[in-house]
Amino acid sequence: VTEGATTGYGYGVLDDYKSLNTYYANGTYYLYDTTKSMSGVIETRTANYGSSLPGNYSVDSNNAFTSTSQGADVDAHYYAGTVYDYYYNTHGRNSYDNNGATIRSTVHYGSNYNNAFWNGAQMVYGDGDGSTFDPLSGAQDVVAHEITHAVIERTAGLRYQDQSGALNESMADVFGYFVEPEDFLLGEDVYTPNKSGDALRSLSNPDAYGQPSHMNDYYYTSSDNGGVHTNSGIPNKAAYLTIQSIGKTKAEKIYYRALSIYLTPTSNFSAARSALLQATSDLYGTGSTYNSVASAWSQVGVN
Ligand SMILES: CC(C)[C@H](Cc1cn(Cc2ccc(C(=O)O)cc2)nn1)C(=O)N[C@@H](CCCCN)C(=O)O
Ligand SMILES: [Ca+2]
Ligand SMILES: [Zn+2]
Repeated sequence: VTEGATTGYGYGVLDDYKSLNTYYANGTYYLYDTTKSMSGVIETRTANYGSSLPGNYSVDSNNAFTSTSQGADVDAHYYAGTVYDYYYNTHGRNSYDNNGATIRSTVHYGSNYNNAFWNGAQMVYGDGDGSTFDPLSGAQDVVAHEITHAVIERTAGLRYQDQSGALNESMADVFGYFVEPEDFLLGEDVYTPNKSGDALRSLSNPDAYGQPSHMNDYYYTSSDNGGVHTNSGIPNKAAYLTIQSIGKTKAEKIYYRALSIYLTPTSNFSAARSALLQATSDLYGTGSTYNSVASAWSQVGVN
């Protein structure tokens, strides 16, 4: 009876077939991916509708994770793998700590819980109530958003308050786009399953979802850590304008360099503009690309 890495399969939240990197031991298959050679592992667990973390490993008796309730587990595991691959293949980063840290996710957290979050040590996904959200790991851009919070903690450490907090949120949304560049929406695959065409947030049109896209409309509030999920619309719009003018390939290199080298815990929007311009200068000089980045931030009222 051998134990070791195996390849299983399952159906995700949207009933889509996915091949899975699993692990076999003592008659049980685990959502435990040891194939990321440079990394520790990617492991997926279930809270079994409770709130104690990290919960038990997601397991299956025959390596076929095909039951409806396993969809959230399948997608959390698969998408964590794709996000690991994005950061390693595109930016040479080996997991969120750049040192092969285990990427741990727990699904089926709480009852009908309409949210997902990084708790400082792992990702946590609710199942949604089936009306506002489907199980939240079903969206690749959501998984990328949460893992990027972990990357931010290990790089710029943007303080989760006011402008640095809105930048934290924006970076998580922007890398959600870089990982899943099919649209400029966030969470569309799991938000309001009975309604198509909507999303949680939009990088191209923050205002469509109640977010400002210009400094003139900055939302001063004490809630949500100073409106971090609202004011992120301003840097999100700047990112959209940047991507539209210089393309994704250059933009993601500029954003990763700014995040990993120049941004600090107390960086505000103006400091972000400077960090991105410095990164642009490092990589592409001070020609048209540089002017495009400067213009994007001017258009959202940040100089
Ligand atoms: C990533 C994204 C899918 C997720 C979306 C989200 C979910 N919620 C709660 C929520 C719940 C219900 C509705 C509704 O329309 O009825 C809208 C929002 N607010 N934001 C989100 O943005 N979560 C926060 C969780 C932050 C927790 C505090 N640090 C984050 O990761 O930044
Ligand atoms: Ca999306
Ligand atoms: Zn967030």
